[in-house]
Amino acid sequence: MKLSDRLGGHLVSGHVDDTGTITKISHDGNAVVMTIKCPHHLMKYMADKGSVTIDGISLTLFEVDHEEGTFTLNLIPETIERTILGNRSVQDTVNIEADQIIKHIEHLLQHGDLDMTKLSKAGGPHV
Ligand SMILES: Cc1nc2c(=O)[nH]c(=O)nc-2n(C[C@H](O)[C@H](O)[C@H](O)CO)c1C
Repeated sequence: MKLSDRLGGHLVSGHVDDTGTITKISHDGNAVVMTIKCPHHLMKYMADKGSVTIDGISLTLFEVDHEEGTFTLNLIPETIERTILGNRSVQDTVNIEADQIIKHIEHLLQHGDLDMTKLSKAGGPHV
């Protein structure tokens, strides 16, 4: 793959941050809707329609419930057929890798020279 190629997902490092537990599996047409209980320390990285890696598979966070500490995934037939997620059951443990970009931004905010107040004044995101 070349850097100029179109990405069909997000950047995955393969480093597992922690594990979660599947709490619910239901069906919506030909999609499988899977809810995962996520460790508290990783929930801050979970954003609605953002990215997450489960068992090494690049996925979109369909819904995030910060009060419950869960997120929901919508699995398409290709993912169900071609990956291990198609064989998973309720109570199974899955590997979670949070989105690298959010973790890098957090690191820069804590240890780097990224100042959200300056960014906001320059017309960037409002804080
Ligand atoms: C970003 C993304 N999101 C989803 C998703 O929310 N649900 C899903 O089922 N599949 C997604 N995919 C595609 C999977 O990564 C892909 O189907 C598997 O890696 C198998 O090729 C991708 C790439």
